[in-house]
Amino acid sequence: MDIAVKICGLREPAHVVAAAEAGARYVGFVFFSRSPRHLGLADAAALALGVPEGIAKVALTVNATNEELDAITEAVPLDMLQLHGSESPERVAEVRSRYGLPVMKAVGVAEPADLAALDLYQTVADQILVDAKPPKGAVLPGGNGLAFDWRLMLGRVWRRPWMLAGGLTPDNVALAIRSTNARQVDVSSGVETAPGVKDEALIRAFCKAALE
Ligand SMILES: O=C(O)c1ccccc1NCC(=O)[C@H](O)[C@H](O)COP(=O)(O)O
Repeated sequence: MDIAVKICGLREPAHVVAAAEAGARYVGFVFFSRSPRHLGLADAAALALGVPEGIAKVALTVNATNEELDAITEAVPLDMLQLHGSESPERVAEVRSRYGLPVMKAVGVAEPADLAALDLYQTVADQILVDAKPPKGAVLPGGNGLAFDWRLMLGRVWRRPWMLAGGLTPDNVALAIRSTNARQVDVSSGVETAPGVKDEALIRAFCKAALE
């Protein structure tokens, strides 16, 4: 089975190397100042330069303004924008057209009613990231290491490529793939030893579990 892995929230060159060697197809950089994974523009640009050809560099933003997105896209060589806030479908379409980059819209899922948003965003985004809905009052709208009930995904038909996220780890990713039929998986907390602290061995173990 051809599975694509995204490792999100990378901050160190060694972790980019580990992700690339282990077979990841996407690496994510977080631009959200309240996150322990936040990267400044200069650090992100330097990190992006070390990403091997063929691995997509994804910028994760949360309700970013045009000025913020202008600064990010001008400073950092990117292949995709991940919108992880409450961006409307119209805003997703606007960002896609303004920057000429594929856009992945994150949608938080906790219950069946949340799935309607997936259908809506499929009409405007290039990809959908199906993530766990953050708990009430959470500081971060994603990257909380929480899983949702994968049974909600059963029988769903998708018009766009989609990626499964939320609480994935080296121990559960194979089961998650089997349970949801996902062809793409995204992880952040599950390859960390503390919030924002990635671990090479966990990155390699996650990719191995997802890809074998
Ligand atoms: O990672 C963050 O700090 C973050 C901040 C703001 C919005 C989203 C954020 N992360 C999202 C992700 O890293 C992933 O796309 C995904 O949600 C997986 O997260 P996790 O459950 O930690 O594996």
